Parts: sequence; C-alpha cells; structure tokens
Amino acid sequence: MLDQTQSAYQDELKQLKKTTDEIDKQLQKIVETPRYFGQDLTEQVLDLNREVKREHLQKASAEPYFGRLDYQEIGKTQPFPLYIGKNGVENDKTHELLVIDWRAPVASLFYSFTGGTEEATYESPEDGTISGHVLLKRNLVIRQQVLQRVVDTYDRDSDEPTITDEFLLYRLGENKDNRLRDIVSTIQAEQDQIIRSVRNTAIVIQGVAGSGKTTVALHRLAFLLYQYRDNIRAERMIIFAPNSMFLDYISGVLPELGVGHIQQTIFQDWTLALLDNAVKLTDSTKRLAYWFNIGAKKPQIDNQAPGRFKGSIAFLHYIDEKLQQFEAACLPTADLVAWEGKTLLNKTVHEWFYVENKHYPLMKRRDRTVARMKRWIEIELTKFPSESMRKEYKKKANDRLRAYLKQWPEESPFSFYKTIFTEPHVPDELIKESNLLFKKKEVQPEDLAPLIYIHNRFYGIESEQMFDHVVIDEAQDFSPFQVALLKEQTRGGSFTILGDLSQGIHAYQGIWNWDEISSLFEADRTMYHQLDRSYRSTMEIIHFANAVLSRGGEAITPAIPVFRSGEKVRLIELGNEQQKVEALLKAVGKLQESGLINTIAIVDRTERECAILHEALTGKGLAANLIEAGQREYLGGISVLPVYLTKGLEFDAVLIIDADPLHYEQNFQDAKLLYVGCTRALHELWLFYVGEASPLFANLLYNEEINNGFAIEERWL
Ligand SMILES: Nc1ncnc2c1ncn2[C@@H]1O[C@H](COP(=O)(O)OP(=O)(O)OP(=O)(O)O)[C@@H](O)[C@H]1O
Repeated sequence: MLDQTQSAYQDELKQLKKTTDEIDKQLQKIVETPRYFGQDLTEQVLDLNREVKREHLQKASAEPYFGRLDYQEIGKTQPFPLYIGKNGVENDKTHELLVIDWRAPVASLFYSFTGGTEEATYESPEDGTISGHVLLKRNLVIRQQVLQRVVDTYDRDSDEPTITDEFLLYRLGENKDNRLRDIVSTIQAEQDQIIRSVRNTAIVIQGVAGSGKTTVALHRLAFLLYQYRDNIRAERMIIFAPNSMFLDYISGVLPELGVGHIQQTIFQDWTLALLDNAVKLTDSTKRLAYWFNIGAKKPQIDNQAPGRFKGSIAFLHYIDEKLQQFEAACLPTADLVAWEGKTLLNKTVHEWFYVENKHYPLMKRRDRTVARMKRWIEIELTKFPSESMRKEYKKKANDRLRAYLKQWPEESPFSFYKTIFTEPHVPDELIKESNLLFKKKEVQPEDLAPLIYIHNRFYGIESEQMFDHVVIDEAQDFSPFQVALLKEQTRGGSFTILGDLSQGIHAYQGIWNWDEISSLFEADRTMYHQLDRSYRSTMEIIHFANAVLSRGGEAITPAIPVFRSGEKVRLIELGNEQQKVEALLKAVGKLQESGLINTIAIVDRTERECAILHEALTGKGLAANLIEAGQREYLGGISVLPVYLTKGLEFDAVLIIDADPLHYEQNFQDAKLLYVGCTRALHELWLFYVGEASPLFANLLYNEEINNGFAIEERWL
C-alpha cells in the first residue's frame, strides 16, 4: 500500500513537472510580448486576450489543478486521466488538454461521481450523453508548484474502492481567516447539481446553516459565465447580500474563481441609488434594537408587522390598483382652449395619452402627451398671418396650457406613495407611523420595494438596468414584494435564491415559507433544492444547535453534520455578572493557547450590551473589534457582536455570553437567534450564563433523547 502511495506520488510529480513547464513556457512568451497601447482595435482585442490568458496562466502556474479522474469511455481501450483545475490549459502546439476547467461538462464527472462500478455519464454539448467508467478519483494539493498531498478518494483496483470523505474532512478541518473561500476541489454532488443548473430558471435553495449555500451561489455565477459566455455578461449579474460587511466577507471567492465585474450590493443601497436618494432611510440601529429587544419590550410579530404588510404581494396588488385608478383619472377633464376659437378637445388629448402612447410608462406618457400638445399649439400658431399675432397668441396659449397642466400634476414615486397612507385599507397604526417618517422624508427598508415598483411604473426600466442573473442571499429575510420587483428586472427569470427558514430571525419582514417566493415564478421555471448536510461545524456543534432549535417548539429539519468530530460544546455557569469579563478573557486565552484558533466571536444579545462588553474587554487589554449595524468591513481576529449580526459569517470559535432565560426565551424566534449564533462556530462553541441557563438548552445533558455526549457542563464560580 505504501509502495502504491509512493509510486502515485512519483507519477504525480512527473505530471506536475510536465504541466508547469508548459504553463511557464506559455507565460514566458506572453510576458515577453510587449503590451499594446495603440489605437488599432484588432490589436487592442489581441492584447486584452493576452492579458486575460496571462492572468489565468499565472494562477495556474502556482496551482495548476486539484483533482484527477481516470475515465474510460465505453468503446475505448484505455482510460484517460483528466486533470481538473480552476482554468483550462492546453498544449500550445499539440492542443492536448493538460488541465480541464472545472466548469467544463466532462469535469462534472469529478463531482457527480459518488462511487461504484456503474456507468458514469456526462452531457457533451457536441456529442450528447457520453458513458464510461471511472477508475480513479484523486485529490491533489499543490501550492506554489509543490505537490503537498495526494489522496485517492476512489480507486477501482483497490481493496476498498469506496468514495471517502477524507479529503473533504482535511479541508474542513483547516482554520479560517477573515474571508470565505472557494471550494472547487471538494464540491459535493448535491451542490454540483445546483451549480450546473440551467439558466433562465429560478433556483430556490433551502439549506441548513453551513450547507454551503453562499459558496454554491458564487460558484454558480462562475459556471453560468463559463457556460453561457456568449449570452451573459458579468456586469449584468448581481448579488444581493444582507449587509456590507457580509459582502466584504465573501469578496474573495469570485476573484479566486477568476470572475470579476459582478455587481454586489445590498437591497437598500441599490434602491436608494435608483431613487436618486430622494428619501432617507431611518436609523437601522434603532430599528434593530426595537425588533431584537428582550423581556417585556419584545415586540409582537404577525402579518400586520409593517415589514410583513408592506412586503406582501397583497400590498403590491393594492398599489397596482391605486396606480390604475391614478392612470384612469389623472388627465384633466376640460378641453384646452388655447385662445378663443381654438380648442384642443379633451377627447383628442385622451386619445394621445391612452391610445397612442399607451405602451409608455406613466410619466413618459405624460411627457409625450404634453410635447404633443405643445406641437399642436405651434402648428395652430403658424396659421396666423403676422409675427406679432403669433407672439401674442403664443403667450396666451402657453398661459392656458400652464393652467391646464396644474390640473395634471407631475407625481414623484414618493409623493404618489404617500397618498396610499391615507387609505382605509391600510391599518391605522401603519398610517400614523409611516406619515410621521414621511414628513421627514424618511422611510423604512420595507418602503423601498414599493417605491421602486412605483418608480418603474412611472419611468419604466432602462435596458441597461436589466439583469441577466440575480442572486439573493439570506432570502428568508426578503419579502415577496422585493422578489417580485427584481423579477421584473431580470431577463428570463434567472435567479439563485438561497436561505434558511430556521435562520429567519427577521420574521417581522421576511418570508415564513418558501411558497411565498416560489409562487411568484411559473412552476416549470422554478426548481427547489434542499441541502441538509452542514459542512461548517463539528458534529458536536451541529447536534447541540439542532437541539436548541428543536426546543423552539416548531417542526424543524435538523442539520446533518459531516463526520467531523471535535471538542465538546461547553456550557459554563458563572457565579455572578462581574465574572463575565474575566471569564471571557480566560476563554480567549485558552483558545489561543492551542494555536489552532484564528477567529473568535464574542456574541451578546443586543448592540448595547456588546458595546459595554467591548469597552470592558478592551479596557483589560484585549484587542477586539466591535461590530455594529452598518459596518462595511470584516477584519477577522476577535470580534464582539450582537447575535443577529453574526448571520452569514463564520468563526473558528464562538463564545456566547448571557445565554440565560432573559436573553433567550423558549420560543421559536429566540431559538432561531441562538441557533444562528451557535452555527457560526467551526471548531469551538462555548456558552456562558450567570445563574440559570436558557431553557433552550437547560438540562440538555439529562435529556436522554438528545444527549449524545456532545456538550459538557462546567462551573466557573
Ligand atoms: N463542498 C464543500 N467543501 C468544503 N467546504 C465546504 C463545502 N461546502 C461548504 N463548505 C464550507 O462550509 C462553510 C459554510 O459555507 P457557506 O457559508 O457557503 O454556507 P451557508 O449555507 O451559506 O451558511 P449559513 O446559512 O450558515 O450562513 C464554509 O466554510 C464553506 O467553505
């Protein structure tokens, strides 16, 4: 066995040398070609192509590939080794494929193959379905041209030819810095299926915490750009993320995959820019503090919550109705008497507005109709014999036109939207609250989708504002209205919509089930995927988090951990409040001692508590960053942050403080919050409480059903 491993290693060394020599030769040739800065278009394109190739080759030179698959097509006598990397490389002269791009159809075998001796097939664009057998699947770790690891995950000739997770576990066991990474070398079959889904479909992914949803969506973008390179442009693809810090956190993945120029934004920023900043958003800190309040101040969340009401499709239909009424009644009813004896009949203006220009958006239609009226006046004026008469009557006509247009006011999306909040169909409380804000030209986040919707009806959507593909991350926090709005702006209904209902901590605005979103798309243009396997955290952490969630009292789909065992979750009772800071310092010290932990999150329940804690910790010399709402950058290291801001992020270790009944009550909303906090941890999860533990995990260890020995209790009194 050892011999076999060594000979595999030697073989791979030789192959690596052959490939890197060829890459370096090609690279050298490009580097020696002078850049072109002249005006000739053909030369400019050639230069650009060389630059793209240079970038690819430079990356490929350091890490040319990560996998090998020996595949024997039916009818062929020999297997063919396929080396799979982030970019394809071929021999300049012979055109032999040295490295196959991971997105190429044949490379799908590397991901979809899950063991066994049955035929493995893939779809070739030229030759249709190709069948054959996989003889070997090998993972290779190459860093800076050095072959570090060779792991066979399947070898048909071996005594145990089953696919193993060994390489995946090796990758998952690594520590994280402050950025999400690509996973091209270990994409799992269920993830690959999503990544390679056809465009012009709305893919809805419900995935447990850590199932790779964000990562998969980013890989899907890279795939779409490769597969449909003639039809899709990166600049026309957009990612909607929950906050700016999250965008910063994921910003490394697309460049690693060689993809640039994809728009990345948060919904609020995108809408405010479209509205030309005509309105301001209310202070998000206050809003979050309100919705994440604890104890008696905890607000009630139901369908009348402003976000649920204004985010509903019923509200969209209501606005539609109002727009129709506005459209039907906006024209003045009188004729325009330009001067005595010359009347433009109201019927004619109607005809121009409602028939001739009916395909234009409302305000454009108004502009065109008014322009037509002005032209009519000009033409009538030419019938006067003298310049002085024309002048005199022109003034008269313009005055009359001005008076006429006063009856036909030009609405802005905001002024129109405001009129809705006088209607009996809107709950009184909402009218009061909204009008108070509107007076200050302020709006809530849930007002933005309706405002853009009205904006689009008024002014239309420019073709350059249309998207080729839209990714919505943390989509459980999106409202159906937001998705319906984006659908209008996306060619072919091409979407990747991902989220987790168990992490729906913004239930005051988000969806409560996926039908709310799926039903917006035609049934045959939607695909639903469920990812239940969690890759982020150890088994112990996943078991614990599942137990917390199930105590929330609603039916849940438990996350299934990858078989990666680690330290037990620690439930630590403290003697009194004053001990908290010392306990955290001690915990950080212990974790850092191991040398294995890079990123640590200290998680409290509210932003205020975090600020106080952060001050106390830094006062004791701990170098920690306080993360607040609206923050744009994630710096890694030690962070102090409220639990609701941890969403989407991950840390080597998570320390949850104040895990008591006041901060985490036994209800679904709090269970989701604590679940989110717990599932951010990759390797270590510690929870601290003074006195009593939260009912979401109290006495967990004595509960026969769920006690698998995944947690230990300690008392630091
Ligand atoms: N196939 C895989 N191979 C290696 N690592 C993976 C794989 N899939 C996911 N991961 C890792 O699991 C972690 C979670 O991934 P990601 O953040 O994309 O999940 P998510 O479903 O969006 O999580 P959450 O909903 O909890 O925010 C990341 O560290 C990612 O690199």
